[in-house]
Amino acid sequence: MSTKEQVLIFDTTLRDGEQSPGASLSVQEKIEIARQLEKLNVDIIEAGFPASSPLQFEAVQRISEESGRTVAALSRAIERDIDEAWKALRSARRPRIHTFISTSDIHILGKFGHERYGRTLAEKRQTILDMAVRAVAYARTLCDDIEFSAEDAGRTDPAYLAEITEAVISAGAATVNIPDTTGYTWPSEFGKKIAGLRERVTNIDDAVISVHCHNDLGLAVANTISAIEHGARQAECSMNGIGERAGNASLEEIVMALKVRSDLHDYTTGITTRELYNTSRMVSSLTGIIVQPNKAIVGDNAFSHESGIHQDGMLKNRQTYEVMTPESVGVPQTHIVLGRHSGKHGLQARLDTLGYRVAGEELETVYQRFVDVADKKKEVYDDDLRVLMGDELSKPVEPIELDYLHINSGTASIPTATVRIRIKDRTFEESSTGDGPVDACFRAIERALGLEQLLNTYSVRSTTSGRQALGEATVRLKDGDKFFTGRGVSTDIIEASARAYLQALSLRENAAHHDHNTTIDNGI
Ligand SMILES: CC(=O)SCCNC(=O)CCNC(=O)[C@H](O)C(C)(C)COP(=O)(O)OP(=O)(O)OC[C@H]1O[C@@H](n2cnc3c(N)ncnc32)[C@H](O)[C@@H]1OP(=O)(O)O
Ligand SMILES: CC(C)C(=O)C(=O)O
Repeated sequence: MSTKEQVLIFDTTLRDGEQSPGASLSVQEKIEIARQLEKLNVDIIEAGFPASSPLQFEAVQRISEESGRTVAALSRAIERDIDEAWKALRSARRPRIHTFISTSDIHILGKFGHERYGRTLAEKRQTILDMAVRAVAYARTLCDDIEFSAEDAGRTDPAYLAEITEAVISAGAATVNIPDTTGYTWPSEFGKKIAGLRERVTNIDDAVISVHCHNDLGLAVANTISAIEHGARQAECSMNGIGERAGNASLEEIVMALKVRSDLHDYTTGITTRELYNTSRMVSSLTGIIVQPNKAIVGDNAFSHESGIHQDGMLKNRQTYEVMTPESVGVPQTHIVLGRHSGKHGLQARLDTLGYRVAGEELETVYQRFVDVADKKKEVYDDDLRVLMGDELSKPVEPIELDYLHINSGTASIPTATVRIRIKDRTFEESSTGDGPVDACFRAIERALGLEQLLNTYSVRSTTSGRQALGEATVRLKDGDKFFTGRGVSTDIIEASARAYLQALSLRENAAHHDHNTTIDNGI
């Protein structure tokens, strides 16, 4: 049996997360996410702020009706909001009213400037404290589980924060939330704040200490972890870290930081970590907020390795560059990204899985072609490799190679091509105009090699996806009753066309040289 202490995960994706600009969700979308949060096994789902709109009300009501979790609803420290929250929550198996009010002087003076809150700061502080206590006591008459949040606690005077915390616990709050609303604190400072409350608040053991950290300085997760180390036992967070401004502490990061470094502490969460990736994707697609590729745990690159040295290490032992397995968070597999930083080990391993066994000199040759492609493309996909291998396998023995190609083309100029062609150690250079850049290029090749026009058919297609896709050109030459088909591949379709033409010419030369007939129409 685990002796570790449970840290409750309070998910606020549907409330604070939805406060992200542009993230509005429909009722049905909120219900979908709530279902996924159940699978993830969060302890508390904050479903919304019922007093803020009929949609929010309905979403909280519908989630309350079907969820087996604790469902929380937010309300200001006023009876009307609390009533709305309760009406929306009342069918929940485990309802929680979450009421809040600001406690920092900046907020008190800035937001409650009206004289009805008092004339001096001291009077206003007292009014706020009274409102907090009244709100908690009132909510407690409706619901057994009350959470109180001291908004902007991160910037609140510690003595006043302790006073209000003690008062709301006495009034019936079972959870006291200490938000770093503006993401202002440092981890050591925030940890001390929590420790300070445990020292000053005499009834602190009657409530769970919660924290709710924002990410304005990128410290939300660090602050949450520090607070847990100093006594917090509920972490408020959101999937993908979405929320007001720079967002909330990210659920997946808190959970995995605790799990991966369990050697450092005695806390645990109930989260089914294999559901993290699915949940992240669902939240991203329904809110329309994309997950940055380098986002920890759930970003596209979180388990991707591009550089040769890393790929080599990973192929030998995954632990060299991964502190957790992708499977543990529901990511299907580690992704070895083939690109300009990849080395031969990574390329060889991928070719192997695609069914191409290459080694030694052949690997060197393929690797050089791969590097050429990788220099032009951000990522070399499996399809690119298949095309490249096909290109390599049908390479003639004595190739006529493209050394240099320059194209001048545009809406207001006559297409002109200059080519330099290498055959063994001889080079041939020529220029030509044409009806289009491909025509100019083919004419320049014919001039350089002193050939008549042999072109029978020509086609070009994209073989992989995206703007940097590889283009594959196919050129068929007719020489008497023989056909020679060449293929060329490049991110530049003119270059692909030139390569295809030269390959077809090479095959023709080879055939003439060795009297081989194998290159006669191969049916491509
Ligand atoms: C840190 C947080 O994330 S807090 C939660 C933020 N979430 C939201 O704001 C949800 C969406 N909000 C809304 O739909 C609306 O703002 C409503 C329905 C809540 C209120 O709308 P309105 O009545 O038009 O008020 P408005 O939003 O303009 O101003 C807020 C009022 O609430 C007061 N107020 C703010 N927080 C609290 C609080 N915790 N307790 C009591 N009163 C509060 C403000 O002082 C202001 O009152 P005033 O009109 O007397 O100056
Ligand atoms: C209402 C509270 C918990 C909040 O969202 C904040 O302070 O950021």
